[in-house]
Formats: sequence, structure tokens, C-alpha cells
Amino acid sequence: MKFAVLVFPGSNCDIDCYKAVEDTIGQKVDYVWHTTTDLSGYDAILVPGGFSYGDYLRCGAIARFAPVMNEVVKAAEEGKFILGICNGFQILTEAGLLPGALRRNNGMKFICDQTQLEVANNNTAFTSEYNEGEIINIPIAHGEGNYYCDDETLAQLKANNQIVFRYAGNTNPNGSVDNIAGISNERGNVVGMMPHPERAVDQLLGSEDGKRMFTSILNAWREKNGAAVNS
Ligand SMILES: NC(=O)CC[C@H](N)C(=O)O
Repeated sequence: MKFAVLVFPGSNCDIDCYKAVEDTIGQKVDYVWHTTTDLSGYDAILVPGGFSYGDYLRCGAIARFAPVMNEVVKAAEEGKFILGICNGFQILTEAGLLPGALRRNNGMKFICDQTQLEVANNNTAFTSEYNEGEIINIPIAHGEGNYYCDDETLAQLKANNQIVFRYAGNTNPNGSVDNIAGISNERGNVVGMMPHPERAVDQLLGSEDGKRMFTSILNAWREKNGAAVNS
């Protein structure tokens, strides 16, 4: 299996994502610059966190127009796995690949902290290794993580089981609607989340709870492709 980690000017979690893939599942992974116009060689695309284009206008609002994003849209249509983390989630909502938007945290401050997440849906390619309702420890680091969508969209998210993670036990750090920390598209192959699983892949980092997102993706890909265990 081969992963792409997108790199925009201002990305700062690209190396963490690359290392997480290498260390947790040992699969092939490349950094892919934002001007790239061909992602056909990749099975999964990670859109990492950071401050793409300095967060000017709105987080993700400029990155969404990068040439590589047309390829990300194409990859999503082809059913490839796409995971946007933090700024990556913001970019995917700006690009219209995921519904809703990320607004300033309701306390208007950047928050960098450990958070407890509840796995709201383990029936996805990204979360199958967790138990439904499991509480996991994954850090956040954002200024605009306040997920917003209108009532109609929220009803659709619930009806289609698209809410993947919630901040556990009403410990909502940023004001997100319905404690939402991560969602998927309707098809389930695109997920965006504000917390950082790639920063929780070793006890040295304080938690290993993010590892199973990467093993879940690999398992889903193997299931889809009937691939041999070590391919
Ligand atoms: N860690 C991140 O990706 C931060 C995203 C964005 N710059 C924000 O502050 O909300």
C-alpha cells in the first residue's frame, strides 16, 4: 500500500504523518508537494495539519485552491482513502469534500491539550480497529476547531452515521456542534478530524491510541484489494 502526505507551504505535521505511517504500519509513503497534479500512484492520501498559507483569510481557504486538490477530489471520487487531520480537516471542508466548516474556538484561544475522544463510529475504514464507544486519548492543537454545520446537515450526518469521533463526556474544548471532533463523507472514504492521531503513536508521546487509525486503513485497503498480508 502506498500513502501520499500532502505538503503545503506552512504545513507542520507532515513529518509526523510520514513517520506515523512508517513506524506503525511500515508502508510506502511519499511527501507530495502542493503543486503536484498526479496522485494516481497512491492508495491513501493524508492531508496534514499546520498553518497552510499562514491561515490567511480562513484556515484552509487558500490551500483548497492548490493544484493538488483537484487530484484529491478525483481520488475521493475513485474511493481512495483520504484522511484530513486538523488543518487537513479544514482544507477538506473548504474543498467541499466534507460538509460543514471549522470556526474559531469559542474561547478565541489556540488550544494545545490532550483530549478524550469517543469513537462514535467504528464501522469505517479509519476506525475499524477501535470498539464502538471506546474512549481514546488523542491530542488537539488548533485555533479554529469549532465544527459547525446547520441543523439539516447535522441530521444527515447522524442519519448516515457520519460522525466518527466526539469529544468524550461533553468535554467540548472548542464549541463544536454536537461535540463533533471528526466526520466522514457519506461514502465513508474521506474522514476529517481536528485531533492528531499521528501525535499519539508511541508512549513516549503520551499515548498510542492513534496507532489503530493507521492499522485500520491498512486493513481496509487489504480487504478491498484482497492483498497478501505483506504487500
Ligand atoms: N495543528 C493544526 O493543524 C492547526 C490548524 C490551524 N492552523 C488552526 O490553528 O486551527
